[in-house]
Amino acid sequence: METLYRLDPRLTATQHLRIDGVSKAYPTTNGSHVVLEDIHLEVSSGEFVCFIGHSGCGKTTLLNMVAGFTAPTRGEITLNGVPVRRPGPDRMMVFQNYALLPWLTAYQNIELAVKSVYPQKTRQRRRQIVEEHLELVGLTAAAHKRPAQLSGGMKQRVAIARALAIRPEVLILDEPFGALDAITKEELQDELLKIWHSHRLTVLMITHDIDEALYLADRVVMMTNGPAAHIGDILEVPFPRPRRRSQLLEDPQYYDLRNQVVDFLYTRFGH
Ligand SMILES: Nc1ncnc2c1ncn2[C@@H]1O[C@H](COP(=O)(O)OP(=O)(O)OP(=O)(O)O)[C@@H](O)[C@H]1O
Repeated sequence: METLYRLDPRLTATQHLRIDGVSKAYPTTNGSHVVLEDIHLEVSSGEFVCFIGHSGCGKTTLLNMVAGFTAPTRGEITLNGVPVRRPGPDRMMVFQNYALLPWLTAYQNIELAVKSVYPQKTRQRRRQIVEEHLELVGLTAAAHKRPAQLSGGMKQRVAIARALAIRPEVLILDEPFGALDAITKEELQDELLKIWHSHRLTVLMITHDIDEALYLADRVVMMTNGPAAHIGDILEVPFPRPRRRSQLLEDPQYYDLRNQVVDFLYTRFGH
């Protein structure tokens, strides 16, 4: 009997992050509004997963539950076997609207996060961490500027540096490049890939951009329309890394994968 319950080590290696039968309903005046129903997903350590689906299907709700901002109505989310019950420094989130404190400089925004998560670190060590991360996103020269003095791309770099300075295991990105122009978006995608590779992070990212998902992700999770949305399909993105945009665009398989996502979004689950 005992062997039945022994954990298979290969299985646990892939069960870094588990979303296990998760549903979410919000109470409304007309009763309960079921946003997500019975979501199952296992994410390996160091995997890059993109989530795509029509507006309002519940992508943010799902990743908010992974971040611990809100709890599932049913089911459970675990990180390394530990149930997620609240936000924690092992899971940091970056939002589309940057969420920087406008009265603090880039440096101070990052420092505040480091200070609140690691109050025991010395001032000198904290300064080192902040400077390291500003450098990582190429913002050393803008360290003492406030958000109003920064471009959208620079603000998003600060937000990414702030999240990374906490050294999370899982980086959660909610449409982080949605508000940026095409060139800045491509630059930040490449920076994100470099950071992901060097920090060996697990990344969960919401995007509405199919090409972005195919360039960045190991898997693209496609969500059905709400209410009661679920995972409709998962696309494996087989391209070797490091990826080159020009190479992908010459690959006929790229268009095949792209068509599969387009077909899912606009034919199978079109509005
Ligand atoms: N706190 C809340 N209370 C009630 N309903 C909510 C709450 N948060 C989200 N919802 C509803 O849940 C549904 C899913 O919202 P969510 O923001 O997760 O979707 P989304 O897929 O991320 O959308 P988008 O792509 O537009 O950002 C929507 O119908 C939304 O109105």
